[in-house]
Amino acid sequence: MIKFENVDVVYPNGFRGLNDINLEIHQGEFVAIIGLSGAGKSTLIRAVNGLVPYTNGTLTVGDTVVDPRNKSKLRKLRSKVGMIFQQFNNVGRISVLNNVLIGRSAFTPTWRSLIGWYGSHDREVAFQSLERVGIVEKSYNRAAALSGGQQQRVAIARVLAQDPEVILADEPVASLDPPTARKVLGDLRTIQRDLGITCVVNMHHLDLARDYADRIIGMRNGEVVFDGATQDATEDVIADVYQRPRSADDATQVQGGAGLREDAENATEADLNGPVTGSGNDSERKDIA
Ligand SMILES: Nc1ncnc2c1ncn2[C@@H]1O[C@H](COP(=O)(O)OP(=O)(O)OP(=O)(O)O)[C@@H](O)[C@H]1O
Repeated sequence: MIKFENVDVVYPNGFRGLNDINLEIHQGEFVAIIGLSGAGKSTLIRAVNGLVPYTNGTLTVGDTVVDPRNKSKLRKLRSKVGMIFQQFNNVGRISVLNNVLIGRSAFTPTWRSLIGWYGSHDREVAFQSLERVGIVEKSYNRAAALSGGQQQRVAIARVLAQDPEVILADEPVASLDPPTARKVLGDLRTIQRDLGITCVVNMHHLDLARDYADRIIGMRNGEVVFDGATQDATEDVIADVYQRPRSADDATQVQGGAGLREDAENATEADLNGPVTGSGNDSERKDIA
């Protein structure tokens, strides 16, 4: 589905962000990318939708070769490859519904999307997307008035409204408190399972990667140094990826009540414990014990 063949990224200043990446990510997988800051996680994810142009090798998504120089091909690719960012990228002053409708732009003539004129089918898709992430009742609220977790769900709904084959998420929960982070990852996991959408997610926190991903790709200095099933990402493997033993900072910690947002307060026990994964091992969830 997503195939990297000998892919390099050399930035304009000569820095090698990716070095000879060879990877195949299959349709419907939930893959976590882990590694120290600067390891190349964002570069890898952004290369997939052409946000960062690769400079050597071949990168394909389905039948499409990613070609960052071909703008119309890139636009077409991005309509199938949704992207979620750490800072949500919502338009704060407009409604939640209108933010999600932006995801329908690829299906709407430009002049109509510019004036926000979407048809009833588009609105229906937008409502369904909001329902899937549990915030349909917020449809007419201003996006800026929502909590961080809710704003990230708006971003997920917008991507869903695109009817994507792939969701790329660049540190999607890094700005959220741990219980909310788990709720948002739980939503992504459910979407991946129910709709068969491939999810590739950068994560700083190992425990989240272990609890939510099918597969972990470990990066160091622009290279893939581990690629395997989540249950095979042992402590030794992790120590090798990070070049040091695992520390408390690598796990998410549940903070005191004062820091919790509305989402976290409403989280059910199941949300806080995350989904049961193939690697499901309660001892791995010590961060929330
Ligand atoms: N535009 C750029 N020009 C030059 N170097 C860059 C550019 N963008 C990123 N880099 C470098 O490429 C390396 C990989 O960066 P990248 O953002 O992919 O790492 P990361 O693993 O996602 O880190 P973090 O977890 O801190 O976001 C870093 O050393 C970074 O400084």
